[in-house]
Amino acid sequence: MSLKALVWRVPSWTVPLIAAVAVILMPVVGIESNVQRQLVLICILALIVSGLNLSLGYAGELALGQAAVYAGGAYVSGYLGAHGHTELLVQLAAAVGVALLIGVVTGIPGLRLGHWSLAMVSFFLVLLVPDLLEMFKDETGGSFGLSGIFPATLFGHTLDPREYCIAVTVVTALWLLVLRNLVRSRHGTAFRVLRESPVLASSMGISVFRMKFAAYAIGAIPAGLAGCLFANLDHFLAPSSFGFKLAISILAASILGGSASVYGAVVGAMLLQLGPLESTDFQEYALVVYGLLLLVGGVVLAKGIAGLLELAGKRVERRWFPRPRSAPYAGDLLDGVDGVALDVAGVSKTFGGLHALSDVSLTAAAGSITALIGPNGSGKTTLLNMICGYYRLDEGAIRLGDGELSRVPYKAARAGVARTFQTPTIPPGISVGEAVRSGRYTTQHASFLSAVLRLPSYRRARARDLEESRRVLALVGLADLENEEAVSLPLGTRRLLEVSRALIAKPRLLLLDEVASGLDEDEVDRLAELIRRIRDAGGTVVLVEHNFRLVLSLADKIYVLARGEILAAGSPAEIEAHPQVLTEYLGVKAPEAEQLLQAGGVTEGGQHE
Ligand SMILES: Nc1ncnc2c1ncn2[C@@H]1O[C@H](COP(=O)(O)OP(=O)(O)OP(=O)(O)O)[C@@H](O)[C@H]1O
Repeated sequence: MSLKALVWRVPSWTVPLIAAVAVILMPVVGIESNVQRQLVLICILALIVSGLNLSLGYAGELALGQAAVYAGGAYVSGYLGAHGHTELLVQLAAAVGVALLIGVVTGIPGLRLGHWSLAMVSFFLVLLVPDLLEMFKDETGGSFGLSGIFPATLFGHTLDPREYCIAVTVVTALWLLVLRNLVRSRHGTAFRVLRESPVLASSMGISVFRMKFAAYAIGAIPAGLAGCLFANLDHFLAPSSFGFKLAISILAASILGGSASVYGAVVGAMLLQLGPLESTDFQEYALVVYGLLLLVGGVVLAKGIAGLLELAGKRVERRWFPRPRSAPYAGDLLDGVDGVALDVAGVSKTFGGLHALSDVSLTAAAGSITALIGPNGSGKTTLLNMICGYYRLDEGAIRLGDGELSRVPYKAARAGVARTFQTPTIPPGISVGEAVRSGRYTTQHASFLSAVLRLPSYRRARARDLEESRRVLALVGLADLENEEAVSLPLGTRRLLEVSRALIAKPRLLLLDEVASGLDEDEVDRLAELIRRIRDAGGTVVLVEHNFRLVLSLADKIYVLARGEILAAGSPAEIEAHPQVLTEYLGVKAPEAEQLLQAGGVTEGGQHE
């Protein structure tokens, strides 16, 4: 076997495992006590930053409350330690409990209110820490700090500083393993989808609130662990350790290290802990420097240092170790394309005083292509959004098959509605295969725990994801691009990728929103062929399109919208010969329309000859 093939047989966790063992061995073989202390502090900071990375870097929610959760974990452990409950495992469990409690209590209102609320709620939480500690000064020591914390024990054995350092590195390594398994699973891709676009996430059946809440609550866990480990380091806790400066330094470490990366948390923590900022000369300027680091990091190092390392790694991979391609898919490419009828009955929608849709009715039969055309602003996208559940109905009803479609977007998606977007929406940092597989996220359940522990239920879902992505990529003709970075593909390929992401969910209704715009002639032909195959296999396709020639060649039935009303409906031949369509939609003056109809000429894009 060649070296290149051998490289891909080595499990991807080998390198981090070797690094973790090396770090854990450092205190085992013996290092100076000040180096031990630095190592513990790096681990503690890396833990806190890793939590922020999950909520900010992966799920896209700025939550600044890690410092407060850290304080919660520290004071609970410190209180236990000062009252003789020194068992480290018990303290860690208590700290995780408190972290989750704080995560839940602040996460629910913060996320429910939306927009910047979580950032604000979590920020105020940090400002509240000194007051809360003062309020409970009998337990926390208030502004004097909490002293008298007994050294931690493990199964009754009191840990000396060297053993404690080993314990801290083991806890950190285990947590980073948990996080790695989570973000490298289908849940990690779903978090990235959410970060890229909540609208996209809900169109794939993902509950935006639940997913963001999960990221925030899980992200609180390592901050709680870090608090516990910190409380047992100096056996003393002072409120000044948990203030605004810490919150900013966590953010700076996350941005600099790379927020969309597990290892970025370690890199960021090392930079901040070992850099000159921790020296006493720099302490008074630390806040200013952290602020500058945030600005510079945000602008120059968009993906942080871990992002740069990843880029270099990918270059080496592409140049020297190209990933072997999967075997061609041998099964039925159109498996599961079973559409059901869509029935839109008397739907109206106003935005303020604007009638975007007035009493619109249409049906789309299974095994047919139904096109929706109309001038800009006529209400096409609004109608698609109504079907997907993004807007409430002012009047009317929308049914899919036998049931009324939910007005909650992720529920409508789970009922079988899949769509593409006018501008392809694809998260950065994932491959074509991962982007396509994200479309199956809610069609097969595998819990967070099963992903973290790589349980059989997770492995089954993963195997099925891989199989299905090979199927749809072969169907749309992108099988060779499975391992390419999705976001950097040309527009035409990204559009096909969106179609495959919609198809992998085995939709009962496929909505294609201006899927041909920006494509060259060859790409349009390939796309048309694909849409026909989906229709012929029994799919229900609704096509919103400006390319009139494509619509005429593809559609079984065409609806023309103008100013929010159905202007005409019929077969392509009927629509092509409809004088009002020519005048309203194609902008032809009435006398010319008569001549044009007699000459029989309409060209692509709705221009008349
Ligand atoms: N969320 C919204 N709030 C207010 N007005 C809206 C909203 N969405 C759409 N509209 C308005 O409703 C009308 C229909 O818009 P819509 O985007 O559905 O048209 P369209 O036919 O899809 O146009 P295009 O072909 O340019 O995409 C427009 O006047 C638009 O400004």
